Order: sequence, then structure tokens, then C-alpha cells
Amino acid sequence: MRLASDRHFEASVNLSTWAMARRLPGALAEAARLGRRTDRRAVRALLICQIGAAALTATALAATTRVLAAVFGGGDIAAGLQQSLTAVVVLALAACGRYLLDAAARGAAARLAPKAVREADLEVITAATAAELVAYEDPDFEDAHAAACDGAEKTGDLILDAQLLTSAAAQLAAAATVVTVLHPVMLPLLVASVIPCAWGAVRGARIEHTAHHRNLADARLRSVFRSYTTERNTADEVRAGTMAGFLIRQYRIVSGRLEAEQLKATRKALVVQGVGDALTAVGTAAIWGVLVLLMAAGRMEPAAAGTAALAVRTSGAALATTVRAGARLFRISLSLDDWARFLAVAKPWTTCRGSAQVAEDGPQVITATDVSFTYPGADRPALDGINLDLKRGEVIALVGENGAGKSTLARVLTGLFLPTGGSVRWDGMNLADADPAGVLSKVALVPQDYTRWPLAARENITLGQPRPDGDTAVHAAAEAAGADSVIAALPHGLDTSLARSWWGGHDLSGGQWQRVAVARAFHRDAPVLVMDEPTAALDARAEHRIYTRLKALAHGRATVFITHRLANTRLADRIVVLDQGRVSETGTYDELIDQAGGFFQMLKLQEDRD
Ligand SMILES: Nc1ncnc2c1ncn2[C@@H]1O[C@H](COP(=O)(O)OP(=O)(O)OP(=O)(O)O)[C@@H](O)[C@H]1O
Repeated sequence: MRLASDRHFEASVNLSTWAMARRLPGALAEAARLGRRTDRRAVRALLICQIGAAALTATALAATTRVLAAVFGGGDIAAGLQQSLTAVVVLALAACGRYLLDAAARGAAARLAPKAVREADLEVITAATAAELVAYEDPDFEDAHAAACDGAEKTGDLILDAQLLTSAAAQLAAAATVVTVLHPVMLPLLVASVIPCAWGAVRGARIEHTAHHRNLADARLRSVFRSYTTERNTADEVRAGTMAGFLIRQYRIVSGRLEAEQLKATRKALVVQGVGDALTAVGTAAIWGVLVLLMAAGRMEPAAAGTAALAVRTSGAALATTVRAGARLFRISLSLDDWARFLAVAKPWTTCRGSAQVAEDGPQVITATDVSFTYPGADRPALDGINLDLKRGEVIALVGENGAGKSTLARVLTGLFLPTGGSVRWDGMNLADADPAGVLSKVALVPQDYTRWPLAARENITLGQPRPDGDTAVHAAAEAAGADSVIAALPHGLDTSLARSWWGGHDLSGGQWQRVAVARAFHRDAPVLVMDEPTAALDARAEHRIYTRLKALAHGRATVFITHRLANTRLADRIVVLDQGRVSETGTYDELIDQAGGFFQMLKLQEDRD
């Protein structure tokens, strides 16, 4: 099972082995770029250590030749060794130095890796927050974002494997140079012997990556089942609905599919890698044979043959590491593509409006002219031909059936969404031309699904932006929203942590949270106030309190509130009834009653029910 729109999957499956190998320089360059941006010193240290380690490998091999010549050169071994004492010391020092430099390089890579993850993740966060809000309504944006988070995590492995690859490649270069000097036929033999192993490793990586992508949808589905089965938010429904058995069965079914697909891929990869390794083993045996033949034919001194044997072993091991790290890097490079793809997907969504500044004290009038709005991918508009004026000091109630377009209109009027047709103007300035940060700084919004921030009560109201009069403003906002009693009951008042999942955190009821969310909007003291069903979870007393004070709070502001309790609309200066994205009625409460239209019918139904 895989995502129908997974273009990246198609691309990676159709890559040839050579094309895959060609990706490695790009992956190494990306590792270097991320490394340089996070810690230049660590990158420099890493490179110096790698080059130093390679040089010492070559030095050790050269010193080995001299020692072996002393040992196998005939005559007294002890005397020979004494003669080549310097070479022995050089050999020992070079070996020690190489291990130390290798360890230092690994240390530098380990220091860089988490920083690279952080930097890559920050790029994703920055791109996501710079995107228009409407981007989140596009499924491709969400999918790409999820894959990018995974890719960002992998950048740590990219650095570690890049270090391993360059270290092995440097050792290889050193050993290969020594081998070539000893006999020119050795290097081509060595390279030929490792080709099957490289082929197996790269093909194996491709098989595993293909399986990974095939399993993406199932892996996501399984993690959704897991979280829905065990998380606190759903725990009561899982129990009350006796759903645990059903959910666990679903988990098993999806897991079974995942494991079967994975096993199939692992088997295929193992076979391919096994064939490659076996052929490389045959190649290595052939090299040993050639060495023996060269020695037997007197074309190579025993000391040189000894060094060649060592160099062949060293370079063989280095080649194998190079190939395996290269194959892993290839897989990581595919994940990095996911990361880079999100940055590319997010780019066109980046907020790109004008830079005109709205009035410092906010708009006197908000005008929607022939506004329409269609969600990305939707086949019909959520808003269609809306014309509306909202003046400062006026309170408008937006009502209508579920899905009528109320929340969408509230977002369009405040500039959170730009209309896809028509215009919204604040004092004549089209919001498409205005600096979005300036516009949104004039807006206080209570969304339908407000966030229960895992912060202290104070930050839950100030949102990290305290007013000059500090807690006085916080208490005033809390009092206006009826959250004062909530705060008074907290063990440490405004300092109490509302992060319920953490130790010491304090939980609130649904209605108490909603009061805090309303207090947030009041604390912001913005000239445009929008409240989307602000009392849906409140008890009758708290609801009454908010609506009786709303008129006073709305003074000097342009206020819109959305409600399904039509009796609350009595206090609005104007009621706008939406029906399937269009304004079906508008007027004062009394005017709409007199018209005896849809609003009146809905009101009657509610009154009869109550
Ligand atoms: N992300 C989306 N993608 C596509 N269509 C959407 C999306 N969000 C909302 N819609 C559609 O837009 C229309 C208006 O939705 P909106 O949330 O504005 O309605 P509402 O009047 O606020 O509803 P409710 O009273 O249930 O909160 C609905 O038909 C809804 O299905």
C-alpha cells in the first residue's frame, strides 16, 4: 500500500544503479553545507583529522615495508629490526596517531550531527511558519511536511555516514597508493574485486528504500492506530466504546502487512548483497593468488609482498566500508530529497503579500466585496459572492448551519486567508497588498479549536506577549472572560503550569479551558475581535457573563462572533446568516424575526427544543 501521489517514490524506483551512485557527491555536499552552517570549526577539525589519518595510514604502510624487509631480508632478525628501529617507531607512532585522529574525527562528526538535525529541522519549521495558513488545507503540503520531518531527522546520520565514507575513502586512497607503488597490477585487481560488493550494497539499499516507500501509508496508519488507542484524548472513548479489541486487531492487520512487505524486501536485499559479497570474496582470493604468483616468479620481494598483503587487506576493508557507507548515504540522500522537496513545496506557499502598513490603531471599516473562497483541492467554493461591511464599534453575529462558511468568512475578514475571488479591504486597503504581520497584530481571535498550550496559566493568556501593565492586564482579561475563578482555584495562580502531561502540571475542564482561550483574545486588546463559538463549552452562567459583557468589551472594536445559540445574537448590531457560502439574510435581530425567514425558523426550532 502506498500513497497514490508519491511522485518521489516513482522517481527513486526508476533510478539506475549508476544514477544512484552519482547522487553521493550531492549528498556529501549537502552534509558539508549543513555542517558549515552549524559548526565551521567542527567541519574543519573533521577534515584535518581525516586527511591526517589518511597520511598516517600511508606512512604506517611505508614503514611496514622497511620493517618487513628487515625481517624477511635474511640474516639475523634481531639485528635487522635494530637497523630499522626508526621504522618500527614510525610505524608505532603512525598507527597510534591514526587511531587518535580517527577518534577525533568521529568525535567531531558526533558533535556536528545533532546540530545538523537541529538546523535542518529549523529550516522545515521556518518554511512551514512562513507559509500561508491556507497551505495546511492542501494535502500535498501536509504529506510533504511529514516526510520532511523524517528527512530532517536523518541529517544526523548523513553527517556520521559522510564521516565514515570519507574516512574509509581516505584510507583507501592511502593504501591504494602504496599497493600501486608495490606493483601496478594490484590496483585494478583490487577495484575489480570490490565492484560486485558495491553493486550488491547499492541494489540492496534500493530494494529496502523501495519497500520503505511502499510501506509509508501503512506505517502512518499503524502509528495513527497506536496513538488513537493509547492517547489520553481518546482513552475515554476507547473504553466506553469497548473499542480496544477492534483497534488492536486493526493494528495487527496493518503490522502483518508491514512485516510481510519488509521481510520480502530484506530477503531480496540479503540475496543481492550475498551474491555481491561472494563475488568480491572470489576476487580477493584471486588477488592473493596473484601475489603468490608474483612472489614465486620473483617479480616481487617477500617484504614488498608482505606489505602488499597488508595494504590489500587495509584497502579491501576500507573499500567495503566505503561501499556500505555509500549505500547508506544513498538511502539517506533519498530522505534528504523529501526534506528538500518540502522546502520547495512550501516556497510557493510563502506569504507574499504587499508591504503596505494598515493604520496603527486598526481599521475603521472592513469591507468584503464579492468575496469567494475555495479550499485547495475542493470542488466547490466555501464562500461565494459575499458583500459585507463591518464598522469599528459594531458587533456582527455570524450564524448558519454547519458548513455554511462562518469560520471561513471570519478567517477571510481577518486576513488569515486571502479570498480566492473578490477582495477584503481595511479602510480601502486590499489585504492582499498589506503586510500580513501588521494586519494580524490588529486581530484577536478565539478559534473554534483553541489550543491548550502546555505553558503556565499566565503564558496561556499572554501568549508570551505581556502588556506593559503585566499581571494587571492578565487579571482584567481573565475577569472579563470569567476565567478569574479558574485562576483563583489554581494552586500557584498564574504561575501554575497547565501542561497536564508533565509532572506538576495542572489540568482544566473543557469549559475552563475555553474561558482561558477567551481571556487570551481579551488580553490582546486588538481593534478587531473575532470569536468562533466562544461559549460552546461554557455553562449557562459563564455564557451569560461573556455575552452581557461583550457589548462593553466590543466598544471601539470591530467585533464578529459566531454562534449556534441564536438567542445570543440579540445583542449584535447586525446578524449575517450564511447558507452554503452565501449571505441569505442580514439585519438586526428584530428585523430578521419580522422577515420570518430561515433565521426565524432556526430560532423557533431552538426555542421549542429548549
Ligand atoms: N480544509 C478544507 N478543505 C476543503 N473544504 C473545507 C475545508 N475546511 C472547510 N471546508 C468546507 O468549507 C465549508 C465551510 O466550512 P466552515 O468551517 O467555514 O463552516 P462553518 O459554517 O464554520 O461550520 P460549523 O458551524 O460546522 O463550524 C464546508 O462545506 C466545509 O466542508
